[in-house]
Amino acid sequence: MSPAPDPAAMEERNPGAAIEIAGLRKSFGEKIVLNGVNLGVRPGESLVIIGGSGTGKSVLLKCILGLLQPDSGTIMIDGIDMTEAPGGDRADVRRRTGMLFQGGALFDSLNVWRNVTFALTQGRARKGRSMRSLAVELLAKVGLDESVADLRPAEISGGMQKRVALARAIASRPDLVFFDEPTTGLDPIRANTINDLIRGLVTDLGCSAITITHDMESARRIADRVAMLHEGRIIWQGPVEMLDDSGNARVDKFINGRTD
Ligand SMILES: Nc1ncnc2c1ncn2[C@@H]1O[C@H](COP(=O)(O)OP(=O)(O)OP(=O)(O)O)[C@@H](O)[C@H]1O
Repeated sequence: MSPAPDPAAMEERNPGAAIEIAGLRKSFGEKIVLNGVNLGVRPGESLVIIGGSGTGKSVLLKCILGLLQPDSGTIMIDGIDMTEAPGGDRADVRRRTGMLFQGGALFDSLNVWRNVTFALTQGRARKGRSMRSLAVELLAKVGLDESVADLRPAEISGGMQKRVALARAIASRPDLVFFDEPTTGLDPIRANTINDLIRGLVTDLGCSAITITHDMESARRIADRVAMLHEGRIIWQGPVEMLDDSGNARVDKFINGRTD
């Protein structure tokens, strides 16, 4: 069950972005990776995309983020087709998105608080004091104390680095957040802390979220809805409560960890 939303945070909830992907195709040479993906995310919904290694989850995410150009199909975010929109419109949508990359990807040379506010300052050292207080507020949201603010990423643990990356992903109060394998490299206890934090933040902020993972525990804790990508298509999607009752043999096999 989702954690109850924090009433104070509810007042500041975002409307959340709506995403509609239709007929998305992407090949590399002869290799067809996405073969007509249809997928939607409602405002404020948390969608988790599962699928085996190499099935194209990252390629799909990169297409949505505009880092890869699909061969055909449409990706509508709040009514703007990201595959065709002018650069300015796409940049506007991107400004409203947050991203947690696999591995965290913090800047080693910047201390924790500058990492958290990096996107807001574009790396420039302006409004130092107010930015630091904002960073401290964001660190508190992910359960980190002010004492880590002036440390370098190398001086804190892997789990703490993930939390810092999470604070950075929500710094611009995004309408839409992407999480790429958020629990990779964490032990089960730390992984569950991150999963619960993600679920709580998405609920409190009211943003829409897309997470890709092959960690089923993570999927179950984060998702409102789950979609499974297999051989270039979404072969099943439904509410997370239906996952064990999907009626789809491939989904059953995947969630039970069978490779036969
Ligand atoms: N830039 C590229 N050029 C050529 N092939 C690519 C490129 N990017 C991805 N691929 C291929 O697309 C396929 C899907 O890769 P992708 O990284 O999306 O898989 P994935 O589902 O995210 O896997 P994993 O769970 O292991 O991260 C792979 O066969 C990969 O080799």
